[in-house]
Amino acid sequence: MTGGAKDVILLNQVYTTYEGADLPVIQDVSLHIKPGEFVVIGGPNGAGKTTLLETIAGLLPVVNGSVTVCGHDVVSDGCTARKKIGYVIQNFDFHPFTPFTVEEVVLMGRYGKIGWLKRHSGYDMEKVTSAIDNLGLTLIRHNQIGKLSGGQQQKVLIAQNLAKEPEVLLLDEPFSNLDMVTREEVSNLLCEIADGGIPVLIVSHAFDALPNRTIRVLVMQNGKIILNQQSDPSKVGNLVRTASVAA
Ligand SMILES: Nc1ncnc2c1ncn2[C@@H]1O[C@H](COP(=O)(O)OP(=O)(O)OP(=O)(O)O)[C@@H](O)[C@H]1O
Repeated sequence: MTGGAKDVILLNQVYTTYEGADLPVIQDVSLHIKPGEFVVIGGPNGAGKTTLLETIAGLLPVVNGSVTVCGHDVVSDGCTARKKIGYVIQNFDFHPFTPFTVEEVVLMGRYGKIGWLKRHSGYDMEKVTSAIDNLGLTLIRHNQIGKLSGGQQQKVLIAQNLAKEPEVLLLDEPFSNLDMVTREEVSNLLCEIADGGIPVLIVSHAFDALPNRTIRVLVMQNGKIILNQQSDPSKVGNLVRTASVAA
């Protein structure tokens, strides 16, 4: 979207693997993502979509190639890179007696900025409150996380990553547990974030929940990107289906 802007996410012929796996799951993936891009990663189950997000988040061994986020290599400079990345995971399961409130879990998003032993500031709490309000969690702010529904917990994790003030936002199936109204609200929120210049990458099968703006579509198959193009949101589902069937 921004002509000569620098790539915020840069993957160069990347292969990544899981501990103990025989072959790399991600194979020969190159990718350039600029500020403000809204990226949807689609493709069949097992294609490597989550693995690609984990690769960008610096959570997997890079066997070959390089992954850079905001100019920081996620392997050699992983600590710095990860502070700039918000990552909302797909599978989470809070035990009913997890001893943290919504507010405390969202505040954890600030830990990288305030450091573990320092006290949080008024600014940190402003960011926490704003994220809580934006996700419609105000009334359950002091509730225990483990006693919330799956959809409410998902919103708390999104709020935690917004409070982090990331420079890159990755979300794995962000709409999967959400009702129709909340889907639209979260979709609009993600659109605003991307419009503000932060690239947003989502893995999703819910193509009807996409915001009304230009989308970059990545389709994955067997650990490779088999389609990478810009699209109108209404055409994303068809593009993913067609590319997956043709592969
Ligand atoms: N922890 C792991 N250890 C070893 N292999 C794994 C691990 N997690 C995933 N895989 C393998 O990596 C491949 C890609 O998995 P991944 O979860 O990235 O797929 P996906 O496209 O996100 O699928 P889905 O749409 O079902 O969520 C699969 O073959 C899977 O079996």
